[in-house]
Amino acid sequence: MTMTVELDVVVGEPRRWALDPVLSVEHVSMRFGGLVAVNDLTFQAGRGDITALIGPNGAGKTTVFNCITGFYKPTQGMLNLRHASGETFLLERMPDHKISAKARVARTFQNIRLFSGMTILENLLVAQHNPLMLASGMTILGVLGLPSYKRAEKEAIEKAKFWLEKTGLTARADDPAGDLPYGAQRRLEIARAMCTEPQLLCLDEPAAGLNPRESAELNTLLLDIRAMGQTSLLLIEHDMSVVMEISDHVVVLEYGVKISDGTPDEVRNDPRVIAAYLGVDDEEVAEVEEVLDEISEETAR
Ligand SMILES: Nc1ncnc2c1ncn2[C@@H]1O[C@H](COP(=O)(O)OP(=O)(O)OP(=O)(O)O)[C@@H](O)[C@H]1O
Repeated sequence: MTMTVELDVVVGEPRRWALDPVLSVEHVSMRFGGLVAVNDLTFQAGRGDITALIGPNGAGKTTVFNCITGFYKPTQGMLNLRHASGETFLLERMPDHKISAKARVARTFQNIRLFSGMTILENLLVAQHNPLMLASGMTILGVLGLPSYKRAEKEAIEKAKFWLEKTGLTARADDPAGDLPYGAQRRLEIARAMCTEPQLLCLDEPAAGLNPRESAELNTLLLDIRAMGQTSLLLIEHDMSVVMEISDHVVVLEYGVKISDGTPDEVRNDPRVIAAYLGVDDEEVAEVEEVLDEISEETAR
């Protein structure tokens, strides 16, 4: 099996994220009838990196996520997920439940999907259903008496407590998830995904609808997850301040085709990216330009 390794255009050496990719997307295409939503897409997400997938509306970003998480089977191409242990998984050949349980890919959605009637703690415990059921031996007697179940239950509670702390939700642990403000619900979704100890966490527009304070809290949480070193992050995001502030690597799509791929600095100066964004609404262009100006000023200082 040959892999495409991206080279630095200037020095001709492999890009940093190509040296140890957690995810290699190889020539992936996704067609819906006559519409090519993703066209021959190749990129790598580096282990331990925050990789952002950006592009105007309809560029194919969610379709890529759906291919990675098994919701769609790509029409063509390969999606290779490699654990830190070296174990590899061809995601395009796996059903979605195995992609989450075995390949350990977790995901959050554009629209929050919590169990809103359950408490915050319960949401975090339900996420750990798989290891708990295994420890029970899949029997009611196991649930009632097996020491392995008691141990797994204790670990699940410890893990939930850890993520409650990290997301600032400890004081609300017993409240229904649906009672949380929007930004806190977004953090809870991430906490729930992290309770499954993913190798790759895919976040679909995590900053959508957040106010500036909530957006800053989200950045801190995502940088914290990266610093822990166990989980690599892949995010779709329209909020350019989030993308530019926390990403190590940015991949840009337009009409299903990759038009740029590099560090935030490289991508923001790429004329193809600027042109693609000039094709979208004024508000977003102004936002891109504002962020570019801010970063240029900071660099000049
Ligand atoms: N199940 C589907 N059937 C038909 N067309 C689809 C399907 N899913 C996506 N598409 C089309 O594929 C293209 C890419 O859509 P996608 O949702 O992946 O874009 P996106 O970059 O995530 O957009 P946005 O930023 O608006 O969420 C669009 O033209 C969309 O209408």
